[in-house]
Amino acid sequence: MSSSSSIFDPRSIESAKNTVASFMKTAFSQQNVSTTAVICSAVVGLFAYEQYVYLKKKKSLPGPSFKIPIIGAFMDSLYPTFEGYMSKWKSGELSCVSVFDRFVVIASTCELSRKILNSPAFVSPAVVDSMKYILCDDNWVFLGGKAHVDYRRGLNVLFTRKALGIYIPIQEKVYQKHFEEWLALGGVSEQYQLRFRELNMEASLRVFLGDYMSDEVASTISQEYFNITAALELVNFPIPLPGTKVYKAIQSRKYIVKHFIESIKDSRIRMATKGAEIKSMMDAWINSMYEYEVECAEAGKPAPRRFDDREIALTLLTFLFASQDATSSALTWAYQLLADHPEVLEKVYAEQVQVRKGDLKQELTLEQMEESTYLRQVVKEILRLRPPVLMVPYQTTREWPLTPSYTVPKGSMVIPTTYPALHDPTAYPNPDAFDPDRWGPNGIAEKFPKNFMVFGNGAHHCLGKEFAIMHLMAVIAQSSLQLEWTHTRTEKSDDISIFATIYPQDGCIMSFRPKSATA
Ligand code: HEM
Repeated sequence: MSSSSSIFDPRSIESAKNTVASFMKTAFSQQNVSTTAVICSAVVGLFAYEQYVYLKKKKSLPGPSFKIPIIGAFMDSLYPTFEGYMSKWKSGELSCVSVFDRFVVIASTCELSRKILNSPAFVSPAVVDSMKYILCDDNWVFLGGKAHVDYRRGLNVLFTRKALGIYIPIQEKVYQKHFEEWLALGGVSEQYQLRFRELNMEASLRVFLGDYMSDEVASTISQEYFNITAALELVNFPIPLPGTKVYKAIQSRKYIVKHFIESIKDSRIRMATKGAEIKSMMDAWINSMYEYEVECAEAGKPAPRRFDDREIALTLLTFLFASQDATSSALTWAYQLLADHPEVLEKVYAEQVQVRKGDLKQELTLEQMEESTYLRQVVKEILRLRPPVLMVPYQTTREWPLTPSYTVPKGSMVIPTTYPALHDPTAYPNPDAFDPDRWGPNGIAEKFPKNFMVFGNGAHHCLGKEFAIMHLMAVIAQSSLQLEWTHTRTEKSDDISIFATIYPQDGCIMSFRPKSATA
């Protein structure tokens, strides 16, 4: 993609217009005009008109000076590279590209990215057609304005401190199971990226839905979910024909939602018993609905809205959708960075021994995590250095003068980026270094909260932020106490590959052993 800002030339628009006019004139001026000539002229005319529209929207923004007819930069979006993204961000505070009929404006600075995330009067989260097919178009995430705010408020109860405390033992059980599986491999070195993903998926499923589904179904869901991740491109083939990624993702969603609904029905039966133990996010949600209904009945208020099985299933699907890839990516980088920085891992371990007052057999608790200030710094630094979500697509609902020199056309995709703000040397000196101390009392990172856009900003900022941080802290804490791991560094270890989110290109080659008794 070109990064020059001098590409724009108003004469290009004029010449495109002239091309259309001249072709039409030529085609129709001949007496025995053949059908082929008319069709060819019409096609060329349409292509020229497409270029005209593109250049008119592009104006002086850096971006390709020519749009590949019809598909635009579709192939680039099919096989994105981190280097490609970087060159786009470096090309200017705003740059553009066009994919099919979507005109895309990319913001690379912290200021403009925050402006986009905080301007609901001009933008809403981009609803790519494929996402509507996959998540169902009546899903709450597609709500806007007050309806979105109200629905979201109802979900806050699932992420309170009390709720996080309920999830911790569920998580611990899943971690333990996976640690044992890794140790059973007897210290063999292999790619662990997918194993980290499996741990994460099972932790999510068990926290969100409890133990109602069998291990076999949970494992099939984990496999099926690959189809959904694969379809998470910014721009996808527009029609979900059989064989396309979106079609496969829809089939997987159907399987997942069917099993979610079965678990929800079981949870409703169990939670109808007064005093039933809450063992998952879904239990907590159903229980809070029951409690609220009783409260309203007792107060003589009208009965509150009841969320049906499908609504709950689709909401939990969005949690999986929003969390699975981002958290798996963060977990992979966490293991890699800690293996590559043993001095940091040593400090994490020492802190865990301290918060458990030397009793390493203690069960994991939320209080321990809250006391682990250094571990929290480590997690923030992992997320800063390797932000799982690089870009958050929004779309303009009307024409928007985003900067004094550029007005984004209505209906464009407009994309804030997180990476440049998270690697800004003013906020994070030596930004490519892994340095958790920058978040401590001797560092300056906490003085720049606006730069920490890992979880977005504004009305749609990440609902699961605290849960995600707590989960990452808990996995690292338990690993530091029970495991020793070695990272086989390759020339690709620090290179980033993109599969919805970011991963080390070599798949993270590791081996695990039990923590030695002398540690
Ligand atoms: C490291 C892990 C995670 C990262 C980096 C992350 C990042 C993000 C980002 C960048 C957004 C878009 C924010 C915006 O538009 O301003 C978002 C939205 C969201 N996230 Fe997360 N997320 C993570 C984990 C989770 C988890 C674990 C959950 C749920 C359990 C979750 C639930 C959501 C939801 C529901 C939204 C949409 C909120 C809305 O539209 O109102 N995320 N996340």
